[in-house]
Amino acid sequence: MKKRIDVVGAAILRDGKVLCAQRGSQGSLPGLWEFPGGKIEPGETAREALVREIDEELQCTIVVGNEINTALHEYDFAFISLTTFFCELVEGDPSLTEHDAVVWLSPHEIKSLNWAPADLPAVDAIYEKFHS
Ligand SMILES: Nc1nc2c([nH]c(=O)n2[C@H]2C[C@H](O)[C@@H](COP(=O)(O)OP(=O)(O)OP(=O)(O)O)O2)c(=O)[nH]1
Repeated sequence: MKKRIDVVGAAILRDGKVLCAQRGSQGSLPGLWEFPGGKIEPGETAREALVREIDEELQCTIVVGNEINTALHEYDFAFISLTTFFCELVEGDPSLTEHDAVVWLSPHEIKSLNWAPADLPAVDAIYEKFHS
């Protein structure tokens, strides 16, 4: 049976913009855009996992705010359950360690990127929340 992977993603807001990150050209979903984050490890809450992942990947500290949604998506390699949260930066500027690029986009621009399929419900929710 296909494995199920629980993943968390951070929609980091700063000055009205959302941080979007491009996956590297190696590994799964190459070159697609995502919310930085990763797999929840045993014994961690979703929020703890997100703080850890952002510290590791972007080398900055966040506070995790409201949950946006959880979306279940079937890829050819696994079922991904992706839970996204609004977050704010407390310290540091995002560094590129695993991603090929990061961009700050306003919510009305974010649909222009080529997102990982599991992210589309969260992208829509962010777009709708800030769309007037
Ligand atoms: N971090 C993150 N992962 C996402 C998002 N959307 C989405 O489909 N994923 C997928 C990609 C990965 O298969 C998995 C997250 O694992 P990970 O962040 O540890 O990524 P990884 O590249 O190290 O994983 P992998 O190559 O071992 O599959 O969830 C997202 O917005 N953020």
